[in-house]
Amino acid sequence: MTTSAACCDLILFGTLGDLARRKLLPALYQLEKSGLLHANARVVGVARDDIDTSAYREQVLASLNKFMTKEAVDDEVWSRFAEKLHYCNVDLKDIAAYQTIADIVKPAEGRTPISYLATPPQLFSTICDGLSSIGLTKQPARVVLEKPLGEDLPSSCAINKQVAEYFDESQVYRIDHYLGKETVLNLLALRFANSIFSDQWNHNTIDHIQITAAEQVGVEGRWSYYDDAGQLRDMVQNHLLQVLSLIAMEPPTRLDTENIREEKLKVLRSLRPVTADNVQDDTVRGQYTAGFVADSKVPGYLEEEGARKESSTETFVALKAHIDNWRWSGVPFYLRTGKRMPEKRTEVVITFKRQPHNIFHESLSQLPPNRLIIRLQPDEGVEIQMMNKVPGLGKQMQLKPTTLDLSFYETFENKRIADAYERLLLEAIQGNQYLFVSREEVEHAWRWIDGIRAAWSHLGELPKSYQAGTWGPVASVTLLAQDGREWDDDA
Ligand SMILES: NC(=O)C1=CN([C@@H]2O[C@H](COP(=O)(O)OP(=O)(O)OC[C@H]3O[C@@H](n4cnc5c(N)ncnc54)[C@H](OP(=O)(O)O)[C@@H]3O)[C@@H](O)[C@H]2O)C=CC1
Ligand SMILES: O=C1O[C@H](COP(=O)(O)O)[C@@H](O)[C@H](O)[C@H]1O
Repeated sequence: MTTSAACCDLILFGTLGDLARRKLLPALYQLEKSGLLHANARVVGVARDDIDTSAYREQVLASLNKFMTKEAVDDEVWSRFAEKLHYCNVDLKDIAAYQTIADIVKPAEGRTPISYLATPPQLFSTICDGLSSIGLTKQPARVVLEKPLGEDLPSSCAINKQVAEYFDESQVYRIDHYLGKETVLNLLALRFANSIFSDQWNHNTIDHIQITAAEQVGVEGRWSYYDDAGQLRDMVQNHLLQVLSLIAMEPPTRLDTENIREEKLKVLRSLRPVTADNVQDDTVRGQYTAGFVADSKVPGYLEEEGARKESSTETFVALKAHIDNWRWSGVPFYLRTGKRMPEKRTEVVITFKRQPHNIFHESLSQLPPNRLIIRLQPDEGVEIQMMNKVPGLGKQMQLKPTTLDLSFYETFENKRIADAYERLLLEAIQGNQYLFVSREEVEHAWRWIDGIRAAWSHLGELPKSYQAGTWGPVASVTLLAQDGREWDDDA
């Protein structure tokens, strides 16, 4: 999809913030290194600090040195990149101050203005107003919105409505960084480029699907943001539902924005609502207490820096989701995500139905099911678990579960796996919306999440405790055990 560089002025609002320094500026540097930024493209950083472009460049270099942990900054690449960096000191609430941006960004010069809003969402409407005052909302201008897009359906609709007063939907790029991950995109290749999978991808052959996004980190100094959000809104509403949509959607007619979005949306529309009737059976909430992660002692959620004494916010969620359509009838999707888990692991596990009859071994009443494991991070790859005959001459055939393991690092030697933000920035620069989330998708996802939150509130229970360094509360095991299944916890 991405071929040559397009010329743009990338206006980076919140350029001195954590996201910009840690992710966005290193990603732009990598694009420069790969020759994917147009020679005349510019990055116009906007923030409140009273500094000039030269001091800004020094700050960007310091951020690259700090956050690019896998490689050193290359002098030649840096000098090309530095030339592209410009700084505007603007208080975003002062509409007259936007003129400083207009003094640099002049669409008539042939660069597409792309405003990346890496600021708190409360500022989005004001920034759009400011951009409008200097003519930077008119086609072909684009706007990139960071998450969180609201905290529930009404607030999300309000943000989308405010932005829509200035930008047409075709100009809006809503980020979900999971859609920029190499392995998340590989889900499309795996499903639609391999008939052994595409022909079996339904309720006839699949028993159930698990999606796990386990993190070792806690709340990383963001207690107060996180306590307002919780794991359901921070991870499930966006990342897990996007992965679920890609796994469950019908084949799009073409690999383009309209068709992919349409198919993902149908999945979100088909999610069975969680209500007071099924919330107890189909969901589990947890909150971590002190424990050990990777051999280090870590505090409990309520002992983290900035924590209050009490909180009913969940740091772990496990859910049984049902997609009420023809393809997935009777196939549960188990979703699980949490902070302070034993390891960082994001994976999708497809468990196929068992063989109806075992002709091999009298003592083994049932053969284990085949499983397809798609490892999204950190050890990217695809694994197929299957039965094989153990070599030997014995009278009885002996079978053993074996694994066909395709590690991306080994298979695609020397191929650097680009960070999600590199891909997303590039796609936004090229004007490709297919890896960005539509307004309708965001709103349907919120509708489902709001239902779960309302049912939790009706239930009135506190999250169950789990010790940091474990796979969540025992109830998470029960969620599957009650269906005669278990989580894929093999390392
Ligand atoms: N950090 C992360 O990893 C992630 C962040 N996000 C989202 O991205 C957004 C930014 O996050 P993050 O970088 O962590 O936040 P920070 O608080 O670190 O940065 C916010 C930036 O916005 C600027 N800002 C705030 N108010 C104004 C104003 N009135 N005028 C000018 N600039 C202003 C701040 O400038 P100043 O320094 O002057 O205050 C700062 O540069 C948030 O919505 C967050 O939820 C999403 C995913 C991950
Ligand atoms: O959006 C978010 O994602 C991160 C997890 O991202 P990953 O790429 O490391 O899997 C999560 O830690 C954070 O709380 C959330 O806001």
